[in-house]
Amino acid sequence: MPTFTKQSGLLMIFGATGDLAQRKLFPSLYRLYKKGRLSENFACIGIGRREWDTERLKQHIFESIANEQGNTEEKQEFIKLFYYHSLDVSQKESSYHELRELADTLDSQYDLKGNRLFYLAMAPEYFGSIATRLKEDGLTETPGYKRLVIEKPFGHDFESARQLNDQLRKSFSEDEIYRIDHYLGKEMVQNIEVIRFANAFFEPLWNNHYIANIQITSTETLGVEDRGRYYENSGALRDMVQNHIMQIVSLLAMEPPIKLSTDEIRSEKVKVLRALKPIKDDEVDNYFVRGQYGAGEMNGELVPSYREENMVADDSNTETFVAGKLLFDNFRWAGVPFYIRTGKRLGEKSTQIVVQFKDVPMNLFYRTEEKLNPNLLVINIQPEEGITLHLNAKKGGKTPVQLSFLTSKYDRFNTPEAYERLLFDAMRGDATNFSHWDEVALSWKYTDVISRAWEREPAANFPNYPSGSMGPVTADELLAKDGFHWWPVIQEEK
Ligand SMILES: NC(=O)C1=CN([C@@H]2O[C@H](COP(=O)(O)OP(=O)(O)OC[C@H]3O[C@@H](n4cnc5c(N)ncnc54)[C@H](OP(=O)(O)O)[C@@H]3O)[C@@H](O)[C@H]2O)C=CC1
Ligand SMILES: O=C1O[C@H](COP(=O)(O)O)[C@@H](O)[C@H](O)[C@H]1O
Repeated sequence: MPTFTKQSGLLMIFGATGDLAQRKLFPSLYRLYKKGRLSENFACIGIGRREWDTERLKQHIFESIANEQGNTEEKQEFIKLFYYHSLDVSQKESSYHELRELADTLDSQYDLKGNRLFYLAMAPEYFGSIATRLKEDGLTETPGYKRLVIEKPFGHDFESARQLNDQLRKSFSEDEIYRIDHYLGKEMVQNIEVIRFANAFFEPLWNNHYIANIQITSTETLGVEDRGRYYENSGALRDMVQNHIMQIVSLLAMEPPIKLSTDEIRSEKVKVLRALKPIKDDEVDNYFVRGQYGAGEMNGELVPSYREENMVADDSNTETFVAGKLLFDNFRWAGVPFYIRTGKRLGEKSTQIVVQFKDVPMNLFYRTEEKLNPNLLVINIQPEEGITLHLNAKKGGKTPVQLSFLTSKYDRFNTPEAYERLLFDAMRGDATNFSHWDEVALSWKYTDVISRAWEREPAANFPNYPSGSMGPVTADELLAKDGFHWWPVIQEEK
């Protein structure tokens, strides 16, 4: 049973010299340390290709936590927990046995009881081979727990994901594999279940009798930055929809679990993903639209088009924007569209869910010429966190009114970051907020149909939205043909 007590064990971060470790993992570990969540029986080995030593890694970690709260003494104490091991995982003869020796030494030194968490913050092509070598070279032969945390992307499509999974499963059981989806560590994503299942006035309405549509929008202002090589091979569908957005969809659409255990929650998510109405090869254009950013103006500065970015082809067919309509073939959701959209270089950085309720019969008010505003439940995931209810009420003759609960900047400062939560969960053995293989598989199967159609037929009109806009007009048309429109991501207080 997972606990909130101080965690012990050996964390091994493969890719400790990389960007993710520097920006997310070390600061998150430091926060856990500051909160007293790491016991004195905890140590970490950072693994990278470059020939650093432990002192060099400590200096690197010290720099990566420079902006975190705390005094120098505390930070110096924290970095004492780290050790470095240089290892080129692409080389067959690499020194895994030396890594094992270091692990065994630290195990005795810190009394770690053989508990090991392997975190692969590496390029995905190495995930499978590292897992294999960990077993072959005896690092997983340990009296304590052994767990594997895997970064994204988990495969490129269903087939490659299946092959990767098969390879991992030779060294780790499904229960020992923690597939990271950092959206599942976000405060308000974790709150979806609470909002749905702990409020008497939402759950009875949470179905096709009362809900007209649900919109999930995740927009970014940044472009592809220095990730052109990765993104060219991915695109917004694989980068954001297959994982983060499908996870949000499943949390919104799943049935209440019979209890709040990892297995029961995951099982409901899997069940609802199985109920997704499959899209036929020749229907993709009816349900999904794609876009690619052109040059434009962001915050008063001119920014280049996607095709002008580093490591991006001049005639790239990669989508930087996706909008889609998902339907479920089940009793609860038949006929209710779940609209999703995500993209880079859009006008706002925001992730938001809007649940639009059906209208009440207008004749009740004998004012059929007037339009009532639909009731909306807005779940703000970022940058603000909280919920807003849009209601029709008399407020000095003005309607709608909004009831909001949004966390202030001060509250957010104390809210753990996604990676902090997920690291802690992995250490204490709680896999609820990690993706089960069945979820990953169903999600790939759904998006594979779309990516295959888009690869078969390159987009003739790319780039089709200027940077700083809210995407191509086809995204608006997708909803307009159903009589809906996107609700703006910034909700002005009326
Ligand atoms: N950066 C981010 O914000 C995010 C990253 N991710 C995922 O995290 C993973 C890591 O990404 P990121 O940190 O950005 O990548 P980086 O390219 O910044 O870092 C890669 C790391 O892998 C190490 N490495 C590369 N090749 C080898 C090798 N042959 N042997 C041993 N070590 C090697 C590098 O070591 P060295 O530098 O010493 O060569 C470095 O520590 C990826 O799967 C990515 O998709 C997911 C979400 C966000
Ligand atoms: O996984 C990814 O997510 C980020 C967006 O994450 P957020 O927490 O800032 O919303 C995205 O920029 C990146 O392309 C993708 O790989």
